[in-house]
Parts: sequence; structure tokens; C-alpha cells
Amino acid sequence: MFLKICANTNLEDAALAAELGASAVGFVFAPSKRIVTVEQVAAITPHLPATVEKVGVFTTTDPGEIVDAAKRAGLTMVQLHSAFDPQLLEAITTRTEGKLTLLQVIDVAADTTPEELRLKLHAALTHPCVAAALLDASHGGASGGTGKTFDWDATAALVRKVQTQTGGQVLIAGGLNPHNVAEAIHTFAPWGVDVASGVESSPGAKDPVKLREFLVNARHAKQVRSAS
Ligand SMILES: O=C(O)c1ccccc1NCC(=O)[C@H](O)[C@H](O)COP(=O)(O)O
Repeated sequence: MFLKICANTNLEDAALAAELGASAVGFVFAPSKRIVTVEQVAAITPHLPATVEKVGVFTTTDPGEIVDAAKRAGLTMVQLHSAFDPQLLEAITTRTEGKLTLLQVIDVAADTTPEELRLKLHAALTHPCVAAALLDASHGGASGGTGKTFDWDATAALVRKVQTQTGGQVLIAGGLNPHNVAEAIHTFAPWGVDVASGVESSPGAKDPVKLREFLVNARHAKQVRSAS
């Protein structure tokens, strides 16, 4: 199970997430209560284990800006919160010679139809530049760090089906916390999960107790699922 702890703003939080077994730590370069600068992240990433992915979250669609920030900040992955755009994906891949792993976000809103979601998910998961698709909740036009879930009941069967059909990797995000992460894993059987606000004490500050509980519960859920 790929466990991503997003929206870190300082070394202490990112290092604790890594120590507690996170697969990836994220940094938000998009407009947010948790926004960080390239310089801040460049001072954090050298102190993190090489085995932990360092993910930059972007809403910009300028490939030059993304690649430059990734190089300077020491990122290993980029999470694109902009709409699926093969040209953008290919431009980043070409400029980094495929060395930067790309996660494509797919927003799920109340008015997203099953067919819309199926098409978007299928397109992302079958694009050669996309390592994984991240399903996140969108509410009132806002997405990312909302702390809200999307409609799991309406989407779970479809998401499981497209994962199986494509063999692609899906991350579930949006409103996860220590209490519902196991249910999310049972519901979607995803490749990974991602959380920001559900393990915070205040925006931009992680709560060590919630963080530990989230990671323990996610790992336990995986064990139960594999054994069944
Ligand atoms: O976290 C933010 O503030 C944010 C703002 C704008 C774009 C993306 C953002 N976060 C990206 C993430 O990967 C979050 O982990 C994901 O959206 C889930 O957030 P949450 O619902 O708070 O767990």
C-alpha cells in the first residue's frame, strides 16, 4: 500500500511521516493554506530518507515551472491538480527524461457522472506518462486539502472495475482520516491512499498522534484485505 502524507510544511512533520512508514511526503506549491516555497522544500528534502518519495503538488499548467521547481526542490514525484492534459504530461516527461514520476489528479464532484469518471480514469490510467491516478474530492469548485470525501458508494464499483481492466494504480484522497482510512481501502482496494487535513492539528501542522494512527490503520487494512 502506497501511503502518501501530503501538505507538509516543515522538516519535523515530513521526517516523522517518513519514520512512521509513509511511502511519500507531499508539498503543496499551489494556492493553499499549506503552500510552501521551492526554497523551503529544498531545505527539507535532503534530510529525508532516499526511499521516501518527495511529491510536489501543482495546479500550474506550465511544464517549465513544474520541472524547474522539481529540480530545485529535490522532488521525485509531481502531482498534477490541473485537468488531464497529455501535452503537459509529455512535456514534463521529455524535459526530465522520464525521471520524474507523475500522478494525475481526477476531481470527483457531486455532479460528476459515472461515465465522466470512467472516461477520465481510463484515460489517465492508460497514458504512458502517468504512474497513478489520484481521486480527490471537489466541492464547490475547490479541490485539494478540503477534508471532505467524495461519494464512495456511487463510485467504488466503477473505480475497482477500471483498476482491474487497465491494471492501473489508483490513489484515494479527499477527507481521509485515521477513522475512515481502513474503510476506504476495503471499499476501493486502491494501490494507495493520500491524506492532508485528516492528520493535522491545524492547517499546515501535522498531529503526531493522528499521523501514527492513520498509518497504522492503513497498514492493518491492507493486511486484512490481502488475507481475505
Ligand atoms: O492540501 C492542500 O491544501 C491542497 C491545496 C490545493 C491543491 C492540493 C492540495 N492538497 C493535495 C493533496 O494531495 C491532499 O492530500 C488531498 O487533496 C487530500 O486532502 P484532504 O482532503 O485534506 O486529506
